[in-house]
Amino acid sequence: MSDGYVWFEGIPFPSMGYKPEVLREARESFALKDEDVLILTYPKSGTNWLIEIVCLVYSKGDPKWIQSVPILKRSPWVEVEYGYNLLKDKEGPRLITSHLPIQLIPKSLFNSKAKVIYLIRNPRDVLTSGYFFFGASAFAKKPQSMEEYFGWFIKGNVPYGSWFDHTRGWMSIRGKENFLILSYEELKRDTRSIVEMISQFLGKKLEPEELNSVLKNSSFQVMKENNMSNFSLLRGQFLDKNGILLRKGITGDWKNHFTVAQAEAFDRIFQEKMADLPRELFPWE
Ligand SMILES: Nc1ncnc2c1ncn2[C@@H]1O[C@H](COP(=O)(O)O)[C@@H](OP(=O)(O)O)[C@H]1O
Ligand SMILES: CCc1ccc(OS(=O)(=O)O)cc1
Repeated sequence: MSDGYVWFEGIPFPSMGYKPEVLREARESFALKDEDVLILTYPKSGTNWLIEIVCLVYSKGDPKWIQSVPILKRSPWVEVEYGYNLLKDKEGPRLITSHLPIQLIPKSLFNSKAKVIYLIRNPRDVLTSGYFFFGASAFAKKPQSMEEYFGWFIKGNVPYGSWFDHTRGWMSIRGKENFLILSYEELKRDTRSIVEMISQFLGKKLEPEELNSVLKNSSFQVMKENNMSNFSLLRGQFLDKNGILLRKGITGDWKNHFTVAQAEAFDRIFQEKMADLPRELFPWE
């Protein structure tokens, strides 16, 4: 289909960097190891923030790694051709990123003890973040207006498909021992406690000064200025010159962009699609 997406198993993927044969091979043949860590999100949920934190936890707060190696190499996306090729022959414990829905994740995950960190975000802010990001990127179809993107998002006609289906899929395995669920909202509200929770989950105890360094070096402002982490290396090919990853970094920005009618429609749809899941899984207003 030439509608700006690469389609695989009914899910639209960005048109650059993705191939059905890589997506198939990743699902069927990619072998997760018990010592791997998988960072799992729906796009625009704070993926790169979580990667930065995990990298800094692994380096005990030392910023040398995050300042010298591009984020896409530190924790490659398993479903992207570039990331898949980096990961498949890599020795030792790997940091792996994915936005895949549960039905497309490498099957080996379910027979491994790999640790999974799943980060969710208020879908209204995910939508808003995606509107600005995809509007200035060559990854996927560019929306002409918020109204247009709102319609696409509700229908799941955006990169990686429906937020509602994606979230329901991953939430179905909540409670598994190697599966940590976090939210962008809690991470913003109490970054220190959540980073401590992450380091404990990964079995990497941090000294107080190491923790302080993780917090400082993964802060919005420091990440925004770090060319290894801010996607500036993607400008020209994947991102327009005004394309920006670290845009506002706040919760509730959707209130500045949704009309009253959109906010009400979103509430109705959220209710319809997610009401049977426990409310505490979604810790936003
Ligand atoms: N250190 C940080 N602190 C807070 N938010 C961050 C952050 N790094 C990235 N983000 C936010 O995460 C979103 C991008 O998500 P992803 O990494 O999944 O693509 C952007 O949201 P906004 O567009 O709302 O600002 C970006 O600003
Ligand atoms: C090429 C790495 C990459 C970057 C961003 C991606 O997803 S999205 O833009 O957040 O949908 C996917 C892969």
